[in-house]
Amino acid sequence: MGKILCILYSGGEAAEQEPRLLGTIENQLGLTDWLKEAGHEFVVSDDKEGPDSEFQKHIVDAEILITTPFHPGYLTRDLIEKAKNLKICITAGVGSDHIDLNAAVEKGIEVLEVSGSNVVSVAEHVVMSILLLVRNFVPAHEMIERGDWQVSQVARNAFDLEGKVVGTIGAGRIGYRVLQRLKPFDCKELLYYDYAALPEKAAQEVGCRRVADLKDFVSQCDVVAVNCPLHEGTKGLVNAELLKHFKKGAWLVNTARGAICDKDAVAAALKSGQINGYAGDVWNVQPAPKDHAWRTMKNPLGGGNGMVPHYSGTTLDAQARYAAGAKEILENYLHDKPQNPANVIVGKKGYETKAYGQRTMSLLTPSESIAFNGFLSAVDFGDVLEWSAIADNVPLPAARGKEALAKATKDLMSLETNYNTPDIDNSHRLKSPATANTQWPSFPPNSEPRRPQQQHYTYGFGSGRPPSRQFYHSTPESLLNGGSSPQGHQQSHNAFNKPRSQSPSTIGSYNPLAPPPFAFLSAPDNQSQGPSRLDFPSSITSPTIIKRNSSSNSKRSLPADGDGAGPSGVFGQTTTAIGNHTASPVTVPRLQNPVVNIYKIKGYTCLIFFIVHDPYKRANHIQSEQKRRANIRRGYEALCDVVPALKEAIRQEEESARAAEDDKGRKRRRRGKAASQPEEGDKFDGRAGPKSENVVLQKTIDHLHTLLVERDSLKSRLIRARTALVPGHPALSISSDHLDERGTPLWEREWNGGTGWNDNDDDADDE
Ligand SMILES: NC(=O)C1=CN([C@@H]2O[C@H](COP(=O)(O)OP(=O)(O)OC[C@H]3O[C@@H](n4cnc5c(N)ncnc54)[C@H](O)[C@@H]3O)[C@@H](O)[C@H]2O)C=CC1
Repeated sequence: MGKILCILYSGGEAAEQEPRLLGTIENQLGLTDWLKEAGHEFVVSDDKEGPDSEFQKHIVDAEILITTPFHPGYLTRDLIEKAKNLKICITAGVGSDHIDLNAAVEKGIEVLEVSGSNVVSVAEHVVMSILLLVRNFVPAHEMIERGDWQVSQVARNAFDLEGKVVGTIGAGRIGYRVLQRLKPFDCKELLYYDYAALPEKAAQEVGCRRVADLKDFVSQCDVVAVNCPLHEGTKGLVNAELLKHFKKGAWLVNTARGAICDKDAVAAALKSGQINGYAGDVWNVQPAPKDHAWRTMKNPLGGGNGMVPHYSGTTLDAQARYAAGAKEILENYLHDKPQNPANVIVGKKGYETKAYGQRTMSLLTPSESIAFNGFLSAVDFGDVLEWSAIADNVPLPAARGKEALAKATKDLMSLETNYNTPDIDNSHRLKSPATANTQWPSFPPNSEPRRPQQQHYTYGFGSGRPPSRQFYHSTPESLLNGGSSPQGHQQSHNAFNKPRSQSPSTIGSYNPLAPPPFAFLSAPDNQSQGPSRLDFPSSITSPTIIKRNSSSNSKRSLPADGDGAGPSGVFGQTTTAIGNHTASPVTVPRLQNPVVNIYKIKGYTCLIFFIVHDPYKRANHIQSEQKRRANIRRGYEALCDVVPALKEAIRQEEESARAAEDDKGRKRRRRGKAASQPEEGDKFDGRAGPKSENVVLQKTIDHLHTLLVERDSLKSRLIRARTALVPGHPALSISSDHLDERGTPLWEREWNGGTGWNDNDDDADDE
């Protein structure tokens, strides 16, 4: 029977007196009798550092390793290489970052932890730490121990938690429980930053809001709690740069892992007062050296330190749970029974959790990874190549990469407002599927196109007559897009010629959402008359704004609910909503505060008056929303350029959304309703969505570029390394499986954007 090696901390006298201290070498997780009876060799030790330690001595032939995050036996890649018999690592507790997980994946070593066993214990500790920092508890207690009594000394830096913004980085089991426990404190807002969104219901229950950008997130928080695992993506996450974005005087609590926060940057930020406090129980090295800066660091008022040894997740209650959980995992392993999936970090085929980093997108295809890894392991590179540089290149089926991209896109777009203009943003939906993929997507795919409530506008300066030909009606957007592009032109044209009273079925043919600014085209000097609409230059790409004059009244406010045809502060009188422009009365606006943009277009000076009254304000707002959405579309365009697979995945989503929509339309018609009739409660809403969307997009694009650059650099380093080998070196022989049809090694091919070089090849690897 294989050897079981168990690394725990020494409990000393306390463990002898308290048998419930199960996570100690004295009480051995309560496993000793059971394992010995079954005839297993069970080695328990706290001696874990250095090549002569019990840990390093026994790991070479151990089959099972049991460790605890409270006294971590660091299982590095080197040790994994030496551990030829190792099959499974069990973490008695939560957090397996002390194991090189990527190396474990490569070697097919399973890693399991007792998920959930101490999450309540930690969540309670987090809330306590937040309170003790915000209320300045530690200096107050120290004052009492010293025999002093000077209330003002501690009250000067004591606050209430009520009314503060608290956020968690990571909203998993612990992070969510922290939010739950904070709810009764009536914080101003509860926020979270996590690449996995909480289920809507869970978020609603605690009333928390997700912030997609980390800097944006920390800049909104009075208190930041770190509750994500340590992995390549979180190591040093809270560093000097991020700390600059914290609110001055914010509090930071970290019970996740010490290395997520940069030791020196935190100490400096506390010293300078950039943060007012730091509390936690986790350290970048454990046990922490006596001179570790976090032991004694203070804010400028001599407080703000809530550090304790790593014990938040090892209360006696927690120890009972993780000891029982470790035994269960061991039992399952020994009796070949299935494991609880929630406990599996690395399974037989690789990562089974996303909590330790999003690894679904691989830089290399599976066959490339195999070839690459095979090559690297056959060559002693020394420091020519660092493994950490390819840490993300975990072989995973290409198909999962595509799904992940499509999902990521949907997630991004789920930040969208639920507003779509029927004839602009959904224009591609009106086209045939064959042409649909030339348009950029508007997710969420299942959202219905929104029909606006009927809008009423006045056209012309109150004459009630159709504008003369000197007045060219267009939206600024259509001007920017070329003015006479088929769509823009059509809209403008229709806007003039359609009767104002639009039946729902004709709403889509003009754009009531883009209110007409009034544009006056002056003739160029050599022309006596301005151009007619038909003469309007057709090849304008982007007008030059030569002067912009906007008054304070042009400030956009949120549109009120309802149709917006109410009294206008700018007009001073009620503008009557009109059903037919030739017959209805129109109030002449007092143009004391118009917004005037002057464009120079192909030699014509074009004055565009934006007249701001309620419907216009509302429509103005909608225009800004349209621009925002256009930006998003441009972002997607760029993103899809980099990742063709994403474009394809989105196209498929769009198609099925369109099919679902058609189906819905048919059903509605069968029920006797007009197809374009708005659904009950399908209210028009032009409010702008989160500003962070573009930032997220940009970051995604940047990230992809970085990945590609990294891949190229790896490739060239690999090629260089290969040329350094003597001919005939085993690492130079490449199995024919790893050559493409032209005989090129798979890793030397151009990246194809995740679409799969050769489906058959990748599929075979995916099996
Ligand atoms: N101090 C202590 O005694 C203990 C500390 N811990 C630490 O707390 C961590 C979290 O534990 P659980 O909540 O149970 O884990 P979990 O797996 O339930 O949740 C982790 C969450 O962090 C998120 N996450 C991962 N990387 C992220 C990133 N780069 N940015 C934002 N979010 C990210 C994941 O998506 C997930 O929602 C553990 O990994 C461990 O390091 C856990 C137990 C005890």
